[in-house]
Formats: sequence, C-alpha cells, structure tokens
Amino acid sequence: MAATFRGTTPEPPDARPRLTVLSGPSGVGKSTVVAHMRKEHPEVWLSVSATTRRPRPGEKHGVHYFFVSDDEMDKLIANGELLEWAEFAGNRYGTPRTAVLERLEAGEPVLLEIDLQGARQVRESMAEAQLVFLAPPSWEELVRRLTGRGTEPPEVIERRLEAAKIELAAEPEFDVTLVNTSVEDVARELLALMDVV
Ligand SMILES: Nc1ncnc2c1ncn2[C@@H]1O[C@H](COP(=O)(O)OP(=O)(O)OP(=O)(O)O)[C@@H](O)[C@H]1O
Ligand SMILES: Nc1nc2c(ncn2[C@@H]2O[C@H](COP(=O)(O)O)[C@@H](O)[C@H]2O)c(=O)[nH]1
Repeated sequence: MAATFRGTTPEPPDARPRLTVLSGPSGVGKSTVVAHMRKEHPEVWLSVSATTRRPRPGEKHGVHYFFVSDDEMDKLIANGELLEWAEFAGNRYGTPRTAVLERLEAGEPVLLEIDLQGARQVRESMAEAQLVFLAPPSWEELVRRLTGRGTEPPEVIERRLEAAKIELAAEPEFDVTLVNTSVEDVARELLALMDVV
C-alpha cells in the first residue's frame, strides 16, 4: 500500500464507518478512481452533488450530479439544505445534507468528491471526517490529463489550472495524500482508508 502514499503513514482506520472526503485539483483523476472503486464495491455510497454547471455529454441528472438552475441553487443554500457548497471555476457545487447524514446514521461508508473549499467546510462542521488529497504525479501530467479529457474549452482549463495551484498548496491540510499514478492502486488504498477492505 505504501507505493502511492506521501507523508506520514495514516492512523489505522477507526472501526466506525465515517465520512471520507476526496479532494484534489481538477483533472487529477478523482472521478476515475471513484468509478473504478465503486465498480468492485458498490456498497461505498457516493454523495451526488448539486451543481449549476451544464451537463457534459453522457452525464445524467441524479447520477453524476443534480443539475440545477441558479435560482434552485440559491434556494438550496438559503434553506440550509447543503452540508457545504462552493463556487468553482464559474459554477456552484454543493453536497445535499440529508442524504449524507442518513447514510452515516445507517452505518454506511460515505464518500464525498468535492473541492478544497468544500473540504475545509466539512472539516469545520464534522471534525471526525477523514480528508484525503489526491495529487498528480507531476504538474505536467495534471495539465495533460485535464487537457486530454477534452471536456472544457481552453479558458475554462486555464481557470481550473489557476485553482489547481491553490489546491496543490493546500495539500498539508489533509490527513492523507495519495498520488494518482495508478488508478487501481489508489482505488485500493482509498478502500483501505475507508475500512471497506
Ligand atoms: N492514473 C491515471 N493515469 C492516466 N490518466 C488518468 C489517471 N487517472 C485519471 N486519468 C485521466 O485523467 C482525466 C481526468 O480524470 P477525472 O475526470 O477523473 O478527473 P477529476 O479529478 O475527477 O476532475 P474534475 O475535478 O475536473 O471533475 C481523464 O481523462 C482520466 O481518464
Ligand atoms: N465544494 C464542492 N465541490 C464539488 C462538489 N461536487 C463536485 N465538486 C468539485 O467541483 C470541481 C469541478 O467538478 P466538475 O465535475 O465540474 O469537473 C471538482 O473539484 C469537484 O470535485 C460539491 O458538492 N461541493
């Protein structure tokens, strides 16, 4: 397991299922790792976020995101329905609160895939949450992955890379860093951190 860990060895996982937050710069491979992990372990519950971003080809409402209007997002925020929310590269994203709390109450392992600002909010409101940072093998590889994905125009890629500089500098705030060199290795390590295997 040590292959992709960076920094100190994490504490052994607590026996209780708890909230795990996966963050890291746009394009590092968070969704790829989570999809790989959930193929083998569908019992890991992934929160579906609300977003004002437009769907990419193939993205489905209620599966990848709840795609909402600006007005709907305003209401979710005003009504306190989000556990956390943030503006990222021109769109807003937030985690529906009730579903997360219900799953934790039911004793299920819960995973959030969110940005740095959201991770900081979760740390404030749920001190027991485990914060995992997914890092790229290098800056050049991050640029290659984000550009190679082909889902954003150049100006949006620039905004995401500007945000990535801030996110990479915040790595020490996280409990654990995993370097995404191999999707399979990182997925296995994340499962172990969540005490699923
Ligand atoms: N270990 C890896 N090696 C090579 N390519 C990878 C690896 N992990 C992910 N990728 C590729 O990198 C690109 C970005 O991955 P992905 O969309 O999962 O990133 P993300 O962190 O979820 O991004 P965002 O935060 O923008 O949603 C995809 O094309 C994916 O196939
Ligand atoms: N703070 C939150 N960030 C979120 C949430 N859902 C996703 N995200 C993060 O936004 C960026 C961009 O995502 P993309 O799908 O447009 O590429 C990425 O870092 C996601 O992890 C959320 O609910 N809250």
